[in-house]
Amino acid sequence: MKQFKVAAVPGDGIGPEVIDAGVEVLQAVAATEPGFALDFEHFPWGGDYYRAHGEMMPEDGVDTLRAFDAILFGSAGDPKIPDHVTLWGLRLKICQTLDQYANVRPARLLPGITGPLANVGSEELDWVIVRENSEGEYAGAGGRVHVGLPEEVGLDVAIFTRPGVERIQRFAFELARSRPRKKLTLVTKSNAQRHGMVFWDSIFERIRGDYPDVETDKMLVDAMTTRMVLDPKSLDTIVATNLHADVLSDLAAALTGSLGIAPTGNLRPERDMPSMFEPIHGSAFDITGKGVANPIGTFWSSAMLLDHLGERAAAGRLMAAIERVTAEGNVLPRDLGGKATTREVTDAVLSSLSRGNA
Ligand SMILES: NC(=O)c1ccc[n+]([C@@H]2O[C@H](COP(=O)([O-])OP(=O)(O)OC[C@H]3O[C@@H](n4cnc5c(N)ncnc54)[C@H](O)[C@@H]3O)[C@@H](O)[C@H]2O)c1
Ligand SMILES: O=C(O)[C@H](O)[C@@H](O)C(=O)O
Ligand SMILES: [K+]
Ligand SMILES: [Mn+2]
Repeated sequence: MKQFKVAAVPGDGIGPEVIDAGVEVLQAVAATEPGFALDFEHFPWGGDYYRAHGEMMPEDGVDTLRAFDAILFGSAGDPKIPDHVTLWGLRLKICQTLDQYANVRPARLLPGITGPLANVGSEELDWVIVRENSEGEYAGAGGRVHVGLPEEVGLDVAIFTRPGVERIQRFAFELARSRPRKKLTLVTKSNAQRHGMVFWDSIFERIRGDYPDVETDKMLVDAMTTRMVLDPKSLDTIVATNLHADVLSDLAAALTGSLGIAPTGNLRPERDMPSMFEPIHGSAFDITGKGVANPIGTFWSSAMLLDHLGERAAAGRLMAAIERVTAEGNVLPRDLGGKATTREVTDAVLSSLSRGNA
C-alpha cells in the first residue's frame, strides 16, 4: 500500500478551523481506499510562532517540507502582525523556495449553488485561472529609500524573466489543451506597462504556434473583469500574472458563490519538490473562532491534492461527495446563504462520502 506523507500547515485566523476539517475529510477518504494511506504531520507555524521566535516558521522549515509528498495549507495572516510580514514569512516563503510556479485556480458553479449572475449556471461558468506564482509583481524586488524624510520613495519592481514567463504560459497551454474547449485567454496590461507586459505578450505570441489546437485570445485586465461578469461562457482557461490572477480569482470565487468555496494548488509540475494546496481565501479575521468558516474551499483543494498524488478515483469520490452536499442544499454555510457551521458542513460531507461508498 502506498503511504503518502502530507504536511498540514494551518497558519492563522480560520486557517486551523478549515484545515482541521480538511484533514478529517482526507482521512475519511483514505480510510476507505485499499490502495493508499495518508500520514499527516502538523506544523504550527504562523503568528504565535512569530511572537515566540521572531519569524513565521523555522529557518529550516522549508527544508523540512521537502520530505513530504504534498502540503495542505490554511492561511497566512494575523491581525496583530503586518500582512506583508505574515505573507512573505510563510506562504510566499514556501511557494517561492519550492518554486511552485503554477498556481491553478478552478472556478465553476457547483451543483445547487446560485451565483450572483442572473441566468448563469454551471454550463456558462467553468474556468481555470492559471496564476504565475514565482515572480512578476511578487518578485520581492524593490525597497524604501530616504525612510522617514519628505522625499521618501517606495518601490516594488515587477520582474518577468523569459524562462519564468515561458514555463507558466506553456503550462497554461497544456492545461487548456486537456480541457474540452481548448481555449486560452491571455490577460495583460501591455497598453500601460510597456516593458514587462509587452515582453509577456510577445512570448505568448511566439509559443502559441506550438499549440495549433488551442484557440487563443488576449484581454487587458481591466476589460477582463467586465467580460467575466457579462460574458462568462466566452472564457475557459485563463493565464495571468501573479497579481492580476490574484485579483481576478477572488472575483471568480464571488461569481461562483463565495470566496469560501474556491480552491487552489500551488504546483511544482516537475514534481522534484512538493506542491501545496490551500483554499484561496485568507485568515478571515471577521469570522475567526466563530466556527462558521466555509470548509468547502479546503475540501475542494484536498481533492486537488489527491489528484496530484495520482489518486484520481479518490479525488473524484471526494468531489462527488462535496457536490452532493451542495446539490441537496440543506446543509450550507452562511456565506452560501445557509446556516450551517463548519462542523455541520464537515459532517454533511463525511456522511455524503460514506453514502457514496455504499
Ligand atoms: N493564501 C493566503 O495565505 C492568504 C490569502 C488571502 C489573504 N490572506 C491574508 O488574510 C488576511 C485577511 O485578508 P482579507 O480580509 O483580505 O481576505 P479574506 O479571504 O481573509 O477575507 C475576505 C472576506 O471573505 C470572507 N471569507 C473568507 N474565507 C471565508 C470562508 N472560508 N468562509 C466564509 N467566509 C470567508 C471573510 O470573512 C471576509 O469577509 C490578511 O492578513 C491577508 O494577507 C492570506
Ligand atoms: O497574493 C496574495 O495576497 C496571497 O497570495 C493571497 O491573496 C492568495 O490569493 O493566496
Ligand atoms: K489560503
Ligand atoms: Mn488572493
